[in-house]
Amino acid sequence: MKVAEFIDTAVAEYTIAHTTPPDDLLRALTEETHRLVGDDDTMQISPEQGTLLTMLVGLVGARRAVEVGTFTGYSSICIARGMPADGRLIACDVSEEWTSVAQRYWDKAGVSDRIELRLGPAAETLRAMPREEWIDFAFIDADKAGYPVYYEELLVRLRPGGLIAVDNTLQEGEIVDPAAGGNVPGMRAFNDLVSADPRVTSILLPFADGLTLIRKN
Ligand SMILES: C[S@@+](CC[C@H](N)C(=O)[O-])C[C@H]1O[C@@H](n2cnc3c(N)ncnc32)[C@H](O)[C@@H]1O
Repeated sequence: MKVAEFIDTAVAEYTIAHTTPPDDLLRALTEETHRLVGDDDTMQISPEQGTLLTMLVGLVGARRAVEVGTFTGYSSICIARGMPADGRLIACDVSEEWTSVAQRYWDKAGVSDRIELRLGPAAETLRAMPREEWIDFAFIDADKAGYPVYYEELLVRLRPGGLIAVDNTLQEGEIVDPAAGGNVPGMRAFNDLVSADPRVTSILLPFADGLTLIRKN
């Protein structure tokens, strides 16, 4: 069980034990991902995040969604499952190897017809999309340096009332450590940008590794 270390472990485990768990298919994907990448499997979202994504997509009534950072497919399956049969998810990633696993699991989950994979740097993929307000739901979970660009390119295409969910916004709690390096200063600037943006209403949830929900006004 993966729990964020900055949240009291017993409390985190309790919340997970009282959240709808993943099904056998998602469990099998987690196991295969671990066999493939070892400890890098922490790139995969946690099961409780998956449950939340499916719920959010349904609550927004999303039929058009975009994901930035697909990896082996866990979050894309959770997003696709929240949409109706005619829903469409565009999944962006740079890795042919990892997304080939995703594609196999999309087939097993019966959601292949709802998901279109676009391989290539996500900034270019997003910029090539129609610059109209057509997206209902988006999930950002890729290279952290790209977050400000992904946010801006998605927000201009998001319909009012649409939702962007952004992962890893607490950086394992290091976000409040002024001495922290790596991705932390950039993530802090991103969080400042979002929370001061008058175009949106946002909330940074102390959940998993920090999940920010951003609704377009
Ligand atoms: C944290 S993982 C995504 C995990 C995924 N959401 C899941 O639930 O398993 C980040 C992914 O972003 C991809 N990535 C990194 N840089 C990228 C870029 N510039 N454009 C698109 N994808 C990128 C990586 O190949 C990797 O698969």
